[in-house]
Amino acid sequence: MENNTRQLPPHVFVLFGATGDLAHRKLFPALYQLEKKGLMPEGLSIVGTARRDYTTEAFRDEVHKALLSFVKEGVEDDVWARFAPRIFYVPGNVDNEDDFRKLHQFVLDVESKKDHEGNRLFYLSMAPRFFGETALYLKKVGLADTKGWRRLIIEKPFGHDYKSAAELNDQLSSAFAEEEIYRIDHYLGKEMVQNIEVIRFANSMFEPLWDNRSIASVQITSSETVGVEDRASYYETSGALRDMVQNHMLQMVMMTAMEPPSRLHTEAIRDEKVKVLRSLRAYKEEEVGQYVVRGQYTAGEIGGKAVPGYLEEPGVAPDSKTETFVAAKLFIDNFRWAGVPFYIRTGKRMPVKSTEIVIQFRNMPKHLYFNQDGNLGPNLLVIRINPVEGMYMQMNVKRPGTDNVVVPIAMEFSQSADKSPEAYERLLHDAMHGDSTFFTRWDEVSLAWKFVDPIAHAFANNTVPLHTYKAGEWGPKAAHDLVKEQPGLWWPLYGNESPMDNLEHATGHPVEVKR
Ligand SMILES: NC(=O)C1=CN([C@@H]2O[C@H](COP(=O)(O)OP(=O)(O)OC[C@H]3O[C@@H](n4cnc5c(N)ncnc54)[C@H](OP(=O)(O)O)[C@@H]3O)[C@@H](O)[C@H]2O)C=CC1
Ligand SMILES: O=C1O[C@H](COP(=O)(O)O)[C@@H](O)[C@H](O)[C@H]1O
Repeated sequence: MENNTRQLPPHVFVLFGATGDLAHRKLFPALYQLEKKGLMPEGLSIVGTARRDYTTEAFRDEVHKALLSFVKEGVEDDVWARFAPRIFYVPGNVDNEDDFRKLHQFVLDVESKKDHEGNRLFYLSMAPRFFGETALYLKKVGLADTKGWRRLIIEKPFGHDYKSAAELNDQLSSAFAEEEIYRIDHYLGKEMVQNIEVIRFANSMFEPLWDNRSIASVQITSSETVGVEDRASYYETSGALRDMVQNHMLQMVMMTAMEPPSRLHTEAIRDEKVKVLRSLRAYKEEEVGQYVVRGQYTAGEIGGKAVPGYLEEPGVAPDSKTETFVAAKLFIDNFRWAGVPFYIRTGKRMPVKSTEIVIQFRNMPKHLYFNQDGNLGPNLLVIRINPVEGMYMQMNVKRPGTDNVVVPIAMEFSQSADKSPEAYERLLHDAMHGDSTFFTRWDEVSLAWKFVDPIAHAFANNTVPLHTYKAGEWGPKAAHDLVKEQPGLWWPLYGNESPMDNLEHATGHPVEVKR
């Protein structure tokens, strides 16, 4: 893994889909931040391409406008003055071989002006149907024949199922070696997702407890308040299962459950993650209904504002069966995790935007102390990924006074998310340095699809009921039934709030805990 302050290596960064939404909202702002941090060397040039007929000058103006809209803290003139001359644009259609030849010549011209050490990084920020064909053209016209290194960054989604993912992978592999392919999962660029490993493997207090002897269950939730927005054409073919579960949710399961790697080396880490997927209990299509719940939002209210149901969203078929919510109970059948349920849950139009991992420890073998409910709340370790970056431990202490009542408290750590680099900045930085630790390897992607495919078939064949939930609720009732036996509830998520302000869930009653 690389040092974040080291200068980036010289190279030409070729961005396909340079006029698109992702490029404007995420990629150019991320590149700007790398410039601002002084990490870009003299020989680093950015060549954007798409069909729109811009000149380089007009494209630089577009990028400047995008930065003004999407760089939160504003654009500094001196940084822009350094950044702008690196940016070039050449129009082209990825269906057209001649346009690839023009692009090749353009890149050679850019390379002739400064020493880029013959390195090229290609980023495919386009509709996925173009990924395979673009990689093949890169090889065919010689763009991928470099004097230095070459790398290919691929956006999501990587296939629609195992079969299409394998076909795509075959196409990519005929032009690039596996170690040259960087498959993006932006959750792996999130500060606290990367921190899971550090929390686990740099603290001697957690690792001895990190197994089925001490942990009763794990809950991983990624909830969003937004609906489908203007992405219905994509989302209607994807749904929450392919959009969130196959990639981000399973990545968080892997990070939470993996064994310690033998060393902090990319392949050693990825090997351990893959082993988790190999141990993940696969469900046959006919079993899916016992372990997986799907839902679709209906009209409701979020933050006091009325919002339409999924079926009323623009571009959604009036009889659409696309799921906007998935909850599932997973088992990792290895020595460490046998018998521990891993619950995952993700949905749109839920009450708060939040991603959290809740590790629930086993109860004491015998209760000597009780809360006012006559119970004792469990210990929790909660890793907060978004919007707050941090973690807290929920423990029991004596309520001050003479009544010997025990109350839950939260020992809390949080850091300002504003200071953390955005996921795309970190991932671009890593790819430029050739560090693929936080990108997904083909065996991870393929196993994730093999796990998801029977669930997708069960959804497509309506073997699993499609429940509804009102926008602003925590998914359908069936999702609550999934956890009914153990632990009995989905632990609340706090969004931007502090758990210290709201601990009543631990006892079922409000408790008086003040900071
Ligand atoms: N937007 C987002 O927030 C996210 C996007 N992604 C992924 O990123 C990728 C890009 O998404 P997004 O930016 O939203 O998509 P857009 O539709 O906004 O952009 C697509 C880009 O591809 C270009 N393009 C389209 N057809 C061709 C063609 N035949 N030849 C050359 N260029 C072409 C378009 O430019 P032009 O019309 O000028 O040709 C445009 O620059 C997708 O894989 C998506 O799944 C992933 C996560 C989030
Ligand atoms: O990949 C995706 O992720 C976002 C949620 O990402 P986050 O970083 O905001 O948690 C989701 O909205 C989108 O549908 C999906 O494609």
